Amino acid sequence: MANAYPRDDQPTVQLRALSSRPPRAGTPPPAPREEAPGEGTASRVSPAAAFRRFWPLTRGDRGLLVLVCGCAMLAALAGTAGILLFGRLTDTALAAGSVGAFWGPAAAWLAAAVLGAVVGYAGNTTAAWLAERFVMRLRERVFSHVLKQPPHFFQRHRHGDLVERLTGDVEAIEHMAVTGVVQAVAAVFGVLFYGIAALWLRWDLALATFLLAPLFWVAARRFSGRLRAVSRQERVADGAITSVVEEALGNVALTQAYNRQRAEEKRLRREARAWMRASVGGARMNEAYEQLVEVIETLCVLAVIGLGAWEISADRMSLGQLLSFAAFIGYLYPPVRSLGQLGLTVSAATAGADRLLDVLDAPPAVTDPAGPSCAGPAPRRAHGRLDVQNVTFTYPGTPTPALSGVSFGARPGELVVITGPSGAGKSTLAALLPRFYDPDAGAVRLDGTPLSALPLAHLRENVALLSQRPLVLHDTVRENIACGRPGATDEEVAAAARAADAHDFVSALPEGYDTVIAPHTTRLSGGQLQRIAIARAILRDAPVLVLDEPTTGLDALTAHRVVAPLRRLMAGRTTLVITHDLLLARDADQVLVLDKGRVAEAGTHSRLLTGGGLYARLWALDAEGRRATAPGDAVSRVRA
Ligand SMILES: Nc1ncnc2c1ncn2[C@@H]1O[C@H](COP(=O)(O)OP(=O)(O)OP(=O)(O)O)[C@@H](O)[C@H]1O
Repeated sequence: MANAYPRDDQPTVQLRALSSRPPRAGTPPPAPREEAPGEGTASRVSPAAAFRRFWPLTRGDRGLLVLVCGCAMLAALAGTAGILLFGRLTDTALAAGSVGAFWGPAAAWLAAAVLGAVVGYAGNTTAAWLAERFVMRLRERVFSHVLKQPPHFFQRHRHGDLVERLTGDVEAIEHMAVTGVVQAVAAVFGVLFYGIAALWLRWDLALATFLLAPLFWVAARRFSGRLRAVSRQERVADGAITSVVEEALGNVALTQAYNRQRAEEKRLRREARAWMRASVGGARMNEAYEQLVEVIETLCVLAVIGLGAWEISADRMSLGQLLSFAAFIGYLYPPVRSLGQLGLTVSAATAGADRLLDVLDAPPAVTDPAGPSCAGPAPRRAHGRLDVQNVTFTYPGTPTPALSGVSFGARPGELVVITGPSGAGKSTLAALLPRFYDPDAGAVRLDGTPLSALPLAHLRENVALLSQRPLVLHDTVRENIACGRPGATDEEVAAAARAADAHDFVSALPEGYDTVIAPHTTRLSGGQLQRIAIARAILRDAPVLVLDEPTTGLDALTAHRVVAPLRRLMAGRTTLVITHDLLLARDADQVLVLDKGRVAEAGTHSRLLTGGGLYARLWALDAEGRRATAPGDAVSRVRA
């Protein structure tokens, strides 16, 4: 969303030797994104602490930063020389009416302008490169950190808000760490050179005009707070608009099915109105500030001209001196303004830093084990023996444990069916196996080694997860399958697709395996996507498989097409199937019935059935449901 304020995206080096209008200082940079509701608005990091946290990202580029600062210095120097030469030209060539006196100062002025242009170009383009590199690095770091977050992190942060943090807040921090530094250096050199030159020309006049400088500071102070407030409101609305659009597009089928288009449009309009109000308010405030500064500048120039006229009338100053002096003052105020706004830039960036640190400091739920195990040679493929011992787990911020004292084991190649009422903790147990979470107490072991002692990459190569909603990458069908085992050949991909009963429908697509699919694609049905996910899992060839409701949400016929490939996938692997559909339980080596986070019953299907407990009741309910759908229940028929 465009910001209403003119943006100073790139650090600029002042270089024009003399222009019809003095360069203006940049307006305040965009304020950072507002905190998401409920996250609090108080800054937790000081500007210095925020700077220290992000400054290390400039490592490797600091030599270039020094070069940019050097360019800024040379540009200010060239500007100073140009103004002095302009004064000389006025006095020698113009006032005296001598063409001969024109060439010398004109050539020197041109040389200064060319030098200014060259260093300005070099400085500005390098600064732009450094700024974008910083943004790129920071964004990559935040993105990589976000990708390590546990599932509950994404439930607590709206996706739109995370997108805003990865874009707007990252840029706000860049304004402090790179652009801010370059602008500060450029402004300091500008103030120094133009100020010294003005003092050198007429120290008394210079001091008189310097007295007016605090007016800029007062104006900046008066407006900065309000500007920041409306800018923040704009960012809040910005984030909300992104979230509304993203949520509506993500749930477009639901929106249409429940005729929620109007409601969604209303939601968007509400946020867009808030954004518009803030945007217009910001534009008004910004314009008022700019115009006030213009008036102050005019006041300063008039004061100089007034004093100059008095000095010329008393023969204490030449016209050339006065014009040079006025030019210096014109050039001097923008860097003064720029320095005044630096505080604003930094405090705005600090709020962005706050939001980003909120994400960066969120600890990943799991980390690789410390020590040499990760650096050493990759451990061999696991056999697939699983031991879950007395595991207890509570989701962060929730009062009751989702799992309490859960224990069971599975030998390589065994099939364990995990069932139980809704909310019993089945999916939570599944999430512990690829280590999305670590248990608070107890241990999960693979071939006798605690999962926390295995390198994460190795563990996830050995434990394949197939969830109810298949993962779809925005890529070709081939890549969607091959990501199960990077480097797989086309033949291996096709063989996996055949085993998953996907080859025929993939081959029938207009571009076959090269057909591009995307999340929420309508090109493939739910069952077809699930078969692509099965092909991926077959290619991965992990010894442990976790299937979380793999056929839920599919109609009976589609589920039937999925069951056969699933069986091929499960063959020879330790498989944990989380399901409410108990037909598979008859084939299981072990059935685990969870209730309220505890193992209520465990054993074989027939033993549990004769026990007459929770499992028997669940089976009876399931059988009743099957009878009701018996004529069309293809899965039942296939399995029977
Ligand atoms: N991210 C989360 N944060 C907090 N609590 C959660 C989270 N995910 C699940 N829970 C809670 O943990 C408990 C177990 O949930 P889980 O999803 O494991 O149950 P389930 O047996 O898989 O249910 P279902 O069969 O409906 O999928 C529930 O009380 C649930 O509300």
